[in-house]
Amino acid sequence: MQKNILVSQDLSCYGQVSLQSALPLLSSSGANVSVLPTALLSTHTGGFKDNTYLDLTSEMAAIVSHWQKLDLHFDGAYLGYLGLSPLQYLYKNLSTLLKNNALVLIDPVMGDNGQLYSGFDETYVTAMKKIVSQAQILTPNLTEAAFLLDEPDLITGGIPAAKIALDKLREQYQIPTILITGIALTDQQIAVVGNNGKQIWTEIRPRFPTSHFGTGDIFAAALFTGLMYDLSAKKACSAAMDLLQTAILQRQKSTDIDARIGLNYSVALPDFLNHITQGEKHDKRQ
Ligand SMILES: Nc1ncnc2c1ncn2[C@@H]1O[C@H](COP(=O)(O)OP(=O)(O)O)[C@@H](O)[C@H]1O
Ligand SMILES: Cc1ncc(COP(=O)(O)O)c(C=O)c1O
Repeated sequence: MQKNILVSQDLSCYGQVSLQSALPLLSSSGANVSVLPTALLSTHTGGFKDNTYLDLTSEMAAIVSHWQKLDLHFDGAYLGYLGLSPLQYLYKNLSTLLKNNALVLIDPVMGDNGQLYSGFDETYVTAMKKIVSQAQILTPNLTEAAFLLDEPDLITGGIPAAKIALDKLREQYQIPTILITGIALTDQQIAVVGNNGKQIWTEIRPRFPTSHFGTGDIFAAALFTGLMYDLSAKKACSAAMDLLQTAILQRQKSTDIDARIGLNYSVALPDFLNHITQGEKHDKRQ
């Protein structure tokens, strides 16, 4: 049956991150996707300077109030970049939009490389700490994990630090499944470390020597798509990492593109959709 899913994050009009990259990916999987935009920006906040920013919290409340009259409820929700007052709004109201047993994925987008993104501060981290307990799946990078735990030393600790962070996050926030993304290893590899119940697993891929805006958004959207097809978190993670490998490889071939633009994953989409639908058949046979 077609899944009814909700995506709540910003719309950055230029630069291909957040809703711009999540929406085509999720819709191409065949789900019925609804969006609750948190903010409207001229560009993402990472390098264009002087971006506009329109907070949409009051419009979110109006949209949700209409949806409540329509008695709309979702099978799954994916929350990405939010902003402070949309985050506070969702903290209070997200549960009213969900069916029983709905799958909630929260990507606690707030920083990278040891720093919070422009516009975020300690107040934002505190608010994020409150909402993450509503997730069944959390996808921080190591910086975000360290901020959620108030443990800055974890940021540079690689896989051992990620494993410690996984255990602590699970215990502190009672989140069943956590995937820590983008862990750079010394030998030109990149890893995601995740857990299934108490077992910890690692997925490793070659690491390209470039970094790109919105990789976390694509990863979370692809992971969520795989989960909506009933893949295990590890298999959905593997499919998401493969999608990013192909998209980054494609970008390496096009040297004339502004580096601030997020990735175009269209070339990787057919394989990704094949992978997750075949994986679904396989998982269901097991
Ligand atoms: N340079 C890279 N080479 C290969 N894969 C990458 C690279 N950068 C990101 N990825 C892939 O994208 C995923 C998400 O990237 P990450 O940097 O953790 O996101 P963000 O910091 O934007 O939340 C990584 O786990 C990895 O699979
Ligand atoms: C407004 C906005 N949304 C989304 C993102 C994407 O974050 P990530 O690279 O963690 O996926 C950014 C990053 O700069 C951003 O500024």
